[in-house]
Amino acid sequence: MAGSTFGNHFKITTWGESHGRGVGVVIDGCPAGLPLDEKDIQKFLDRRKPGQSKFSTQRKEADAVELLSGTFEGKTTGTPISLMVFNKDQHSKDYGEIANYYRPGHADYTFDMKYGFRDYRGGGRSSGRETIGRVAAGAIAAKILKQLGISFCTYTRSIGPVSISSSAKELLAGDLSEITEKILSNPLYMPEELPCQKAQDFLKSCMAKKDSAGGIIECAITGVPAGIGEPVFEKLDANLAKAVFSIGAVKGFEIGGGFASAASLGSENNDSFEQKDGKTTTVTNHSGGILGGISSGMPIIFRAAIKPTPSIAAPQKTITRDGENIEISIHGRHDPVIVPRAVVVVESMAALTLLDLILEHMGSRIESMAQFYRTIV
Ligand SMILES: Cc1cc2nc3c(=O)[nH]c(=O)nc-3n(C[C@H](O)[C@H](O)[C@H](O)COP(=O)(O)O)c2cc1C
Ligand SMILES: C=C(O[C@@H]1CC(C(=O)O)=C[C@@H](OP(=O)(O)O)[C@H]1O)C(=O)O
Repeated sequence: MAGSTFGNHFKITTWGESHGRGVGVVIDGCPAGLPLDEKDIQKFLDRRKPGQSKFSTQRKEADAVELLSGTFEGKTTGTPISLMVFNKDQHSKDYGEIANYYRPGHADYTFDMKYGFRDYRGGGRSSGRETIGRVAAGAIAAKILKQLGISFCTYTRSIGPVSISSSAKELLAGDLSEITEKILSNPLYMPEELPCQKAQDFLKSCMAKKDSAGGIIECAITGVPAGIGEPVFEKLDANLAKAVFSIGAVKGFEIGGGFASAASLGSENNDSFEQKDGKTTTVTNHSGGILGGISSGMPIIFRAAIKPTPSIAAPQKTITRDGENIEISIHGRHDPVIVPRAVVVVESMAALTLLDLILEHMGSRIESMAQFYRTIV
């Protein structure tokens, strides 16, 4: 199976299946000298792990990470870092029937058409569990970016019809550590209390009908200087879109004004430049912090639309592998909503994308290359 590797400089390869022995990631290209232990990675994995609330899959997994290589005396060595999590609570029996039919909305049919043979247990390689490797690697990327002064604020913007009212700009105007605390203090990772309560009521009503819900995740990145991203095939926005779209269940990606900008006028949509306190900024940020594929120095703000979980217990029509029309009700422990657990997955993919392009950027000017070279010779 090709296509399990992401990134050019900070390169990750995820591996493993939902009901196999385990899942993990190999990271090649992490600079030496970064203090790193399992706790740094576990903090991120705990935001993704199953069973966090009644609004997540009830599969009981601690998702305890094991750091197998790439560090010595608590620091990275510059060699490949290998991280793994053993699967502990597979109920493969739940997938006995699924082996013979195609779940609407999941990857069963397309995987079968492509390979003709698949590990159907728990969605196999197409499981949300594959994202463990991304989050483990994302924790390391985010730690490096934090040292460079780059921070992430990622949260649930909406669940079904229930949305928070503040814009990303309004949220960023507050105290970032207070907002982060608020986001982490509720099961939906929403930054506002009232919509969070309403969304929980909405989810309860979906669950009572054996149905599922979707929603929108928003990510705001601050502290990124102007100049990151390449002008043509390695644009920062294009790479973010690919990174986020590679997560299962993502059905839309928007940056800045996004789809709404199509209905606005140039005079409304352009972000006027302004010199303020000796710094170049823009009055508005409809571009979402990226122009021509290159960061502008303004906050990078993007959104991902997540579809409702495909595996639902409500009756649905489908076909068997032999082409017989049947009606099904899917059993097993599925997420009634994917959004809250995917928040840290989106943040991780953004961190990986940004770090990869920062490493690329380091070779873009002869003066800075020469300056760096003089420090090592
Ligand atoms: C964190 C996470 C958890 C997920 N949980 C479930 C789940 O419990 N049940 C399910 O059917 N799909 C779940 N999915 C979605 C499927 O993995 C996804 O819909 C499937 O791979 C098909 O891909 P597509 O939706 O991108 O077409 C999850 C995805 C993610 C990222
Ligand atoms: C276990 C996780 O989520 C799983 C993602 C998933 C899917 O089809 O994507 C289906 C379910 O798998 P299973 O039926 O094996 O429990 C979820 O529980 C996880 O993300 O760690």
